[in-house]
Amino acid sequence: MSAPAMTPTTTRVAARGQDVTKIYGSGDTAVTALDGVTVDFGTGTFTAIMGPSGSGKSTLMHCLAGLDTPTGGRITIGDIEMTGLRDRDLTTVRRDRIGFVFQSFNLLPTLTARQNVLLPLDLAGRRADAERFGTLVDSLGLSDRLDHRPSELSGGQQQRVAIARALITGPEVVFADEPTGALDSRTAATLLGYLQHSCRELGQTIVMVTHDPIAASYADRALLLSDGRITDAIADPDTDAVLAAMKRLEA
Ligand SMILES: Nc1ncnc2c1ncn2[C@@H]1O[C@H](COP(=O)(O)OP(=O)(O)OP(=O)(O)O)[C@@H](O)[C@H]1O
Repeated sequence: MSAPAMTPTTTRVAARGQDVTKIYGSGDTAVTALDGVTVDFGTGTFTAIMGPSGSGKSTLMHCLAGLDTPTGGRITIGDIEMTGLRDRDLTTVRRDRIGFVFQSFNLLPTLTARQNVLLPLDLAGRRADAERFGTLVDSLGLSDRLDHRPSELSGGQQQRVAIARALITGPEVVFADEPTGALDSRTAATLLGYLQHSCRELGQTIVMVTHDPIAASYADRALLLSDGRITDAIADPDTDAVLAAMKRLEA
């Protein structure tokens, strides 16, 4: 059932999946991880992707972000058709158009916070816009931590560095995989509030995979996956609505 997911709140679409399938393996051992997913992510929207373990959340995110290749269907990021791109071009799209935030932060341990934030621009041979950099690190409360290495930062600070790194290129879309999974609830709330702010005030598009109904309540929309299909979509989700939808799925 793909219709409920087609509710873009803006006219522009930052990321789109059309009838996306992903089958791992073949023959008797084939696993259908995605079974014809059609979904739009409007520019400036914040979507939470939820569902039971094994329902296809990570696979969907990886296919949308060009980290995995779908078996069938089409993916577009902004105006770029990802389907059929060569590896080198996919790498460029990921570097320039997509931001990533992972549960385990994935910062480079030998680089300072400043160098980690600037890494995507360095890799692209682009110079940082000083004003954008300053505004970003200020708003994330990182200005006095920029010369520290990840091991000298708290988990919340490391994740804020990772968010700055994801946003520094002005990406079309940020994909966040359980971004608060390794953080205490207070730190998580601050980070989710920041993601929500970047979406509402700065027009950033965010797609977040999460198991946590509280985290999902910061999003504009929660999509529920079950057996590789989108089976429910909740607009302006609150924690209770998400919990109820998850219970319905388990039943
Ligand atoms: N590389 C792979 N090879 C074979 N099967 C895979 C592979 N990756 C995922 N799968 C299968 O595809 C299905 C969807 O997996 P996926 O990791 O996308 O689920 P998920 O919803 O993200 O789960 P979780 O919440 O546990 O992380 C599962 O049945 C999983 O076993």
